[in-house]
Amino acid sequence: MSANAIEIETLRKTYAATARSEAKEALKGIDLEIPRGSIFGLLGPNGAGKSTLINILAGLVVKTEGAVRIWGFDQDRAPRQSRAAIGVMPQELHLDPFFTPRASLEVQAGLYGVPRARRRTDEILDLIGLTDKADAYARSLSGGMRRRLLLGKALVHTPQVLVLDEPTAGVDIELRNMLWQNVRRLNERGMTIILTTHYLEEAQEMCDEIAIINHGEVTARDTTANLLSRLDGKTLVVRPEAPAALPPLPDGVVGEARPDGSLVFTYPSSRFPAEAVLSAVREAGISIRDVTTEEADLEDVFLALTRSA
Ligand SMILES: Nc1ncnc2c1ncn2[C@@H]1O[C@H](COP(=O)(O)OP(=O)(O)OP(=O)(O)O)[C@@H](O)[C@H]1O
Repeated sequence: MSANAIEIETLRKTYAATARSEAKEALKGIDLEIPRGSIFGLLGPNGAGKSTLINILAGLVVKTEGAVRIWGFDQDRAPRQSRAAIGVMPQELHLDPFFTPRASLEVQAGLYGVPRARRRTDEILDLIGLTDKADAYARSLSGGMRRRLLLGKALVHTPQVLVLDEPTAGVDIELRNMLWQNVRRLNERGMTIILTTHYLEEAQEMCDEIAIINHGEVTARDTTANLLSRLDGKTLVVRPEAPAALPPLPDGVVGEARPDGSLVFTYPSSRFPAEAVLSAVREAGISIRDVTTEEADLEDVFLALTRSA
């Protein structure tokens, strides 16, 4: 049996042209293996193809070409088993307003053919913290509760793989922490987790491995630690008291004098402490009025990784 939860081979998706839009190649031949037991991050800018990929995994979008195996089951040859192996928490908060959380979970379990005796409705309500609200109409639930209910719905058939599409977009810290706690707990029990996120910090905190998708292609795929070490650059912006030229710099530090008079230094933080850069500035007789740092954000990650890929 394969050690991978998901195996994707030369996966392509072209959305057909419509009267209003041209055909769009959203996935351009993706190869990706996601190991069993991991928390795996799919990162990418808007329109990169993440939702298309997830929707194909979930069986909601039909692929144009390629192969997808979920928990060893080929989507084309074993559609029922591959669908049963995956649960998806969608981005949109679509819920029937007249269903209670209990009813939503029961109906979902019914859709997946889970026999009554094997349903875990109470256990799931407890896990998502909705036991108190089990019998309230969905329309009376807060945004955070709805999101938790969507997580619960993804779990009714006890899938081996759980996919979370932008689970924390627009949620408050408390809910975010609760979601992550749940996700960690599920992962500790053996569930493989795949999540998409725009937040690099979140991916860094949660994911063992990450794939970066850009323009329908995987531009990088590595452990989180390895990816971050590729992004070792720090930027320090120094504003001198009086106009100053760039000082001599240690090898590995790149300086730039900006038109606004600030001096900008980029350096690998694993090799230099900020102090080494500041000393070089001071030794050149430049007095410093103000120092700020510019952190790399996801945009920089994409740029750096697409350049190095
Ligand atoms: N149903 C569709 N019909 C036509 N084009 C589509 C359809 N769905 C997505 N696309 C296009 O395919 C490309 C990939 O979209 P996708 O939604 O997969 O990206 P994404 O990475 O999930 O972005 P986001 O984070 O904004 O959801 C985009 O150019 C998008 O406009």
